Amino acid sequence: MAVMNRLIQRCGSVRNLCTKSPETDLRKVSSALSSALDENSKVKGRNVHWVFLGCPGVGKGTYAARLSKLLSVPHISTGDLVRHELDSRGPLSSQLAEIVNQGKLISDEIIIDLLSKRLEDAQAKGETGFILDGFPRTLKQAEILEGVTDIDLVINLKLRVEALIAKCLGRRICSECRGNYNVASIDIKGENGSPRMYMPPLLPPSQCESKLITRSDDTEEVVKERLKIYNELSRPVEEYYRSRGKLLEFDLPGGIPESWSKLLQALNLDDDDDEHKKTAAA
Ligand SMILES: Nc1ncnc2c1ncn2[C@@H]1O[C@H](COP(=O)(O)OP(=O)(O)O)[C@@H](O)[C@H]1O
Repeated sequence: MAVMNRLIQRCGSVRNLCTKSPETDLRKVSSALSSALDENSKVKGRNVHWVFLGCPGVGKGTYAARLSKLLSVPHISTGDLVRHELDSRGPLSSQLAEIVNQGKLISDEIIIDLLSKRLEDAQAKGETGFILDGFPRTLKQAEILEGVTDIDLVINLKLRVEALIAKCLGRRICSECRGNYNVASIDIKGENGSPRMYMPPLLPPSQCESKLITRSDDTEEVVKERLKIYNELSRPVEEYYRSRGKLLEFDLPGGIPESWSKLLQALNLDDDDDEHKKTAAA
């Protein structure tokens, strides 16, 4: 209960920063987040509590999913939670669709509500630990998360902006299996000391080729808006964790095989997953 009370006090201070949201009272969703995390945090020798930060299209989901498999902890992507809500055609979906398609952020209250429900599911499945992908994305979210659990490590993935835009525009999803692919072949020559950046396409298997769709927020105009919003609202989250000594900055050196092995080195991890070894050798 101590965590809960601490959280409610914190909400008092955090609430001063926030306008009361018509959708849901921040206090309510924050206490839901607290109880959803409570059990998770108590487990002795618990699994990792990691966060992935990074601009749109940098590859948070790709590397978070691989680490989730390697470490056997749930990969929780708030972007996926939002898209699941959109697909459910629920009461929120039209309001959320409008926000997402403009490249703007969903309100903290709604995101925390979606996240709490997903964490409760994880608890019910006996999962412990988590790798958060795309949360926190504002200072308020970071403060609330800090108030309800310990974050062990924040991995901040970085990539040159021209590569980010090309990756978002090249991103494709199989409408059947939901697999993520990328048709862009990115080859940016080195300049001012930065090395050449080559990222080959990540092409789908033949059975997916005719089913590829593009995310509605992956148009050039919306991608640029998402990058602008990231710089305004999420850069401070990087500093929040940097000042707490929890931020691991990771510049992606190239495509998945090269970046995956370098990321494992940076995390002092081994990957004995043959599937990954095959792609790493590719
Ligand atoms: N933590 C969050 N806070 C607010 N909105 C979010 C959050 N996470 C995801 N979203 C919404 O979902 C959209 C897609 O998120 P995501 O798939 O993580 O995209 P990106 O590639 O921009 O990181 C975001 O543009 C935003 O509208």
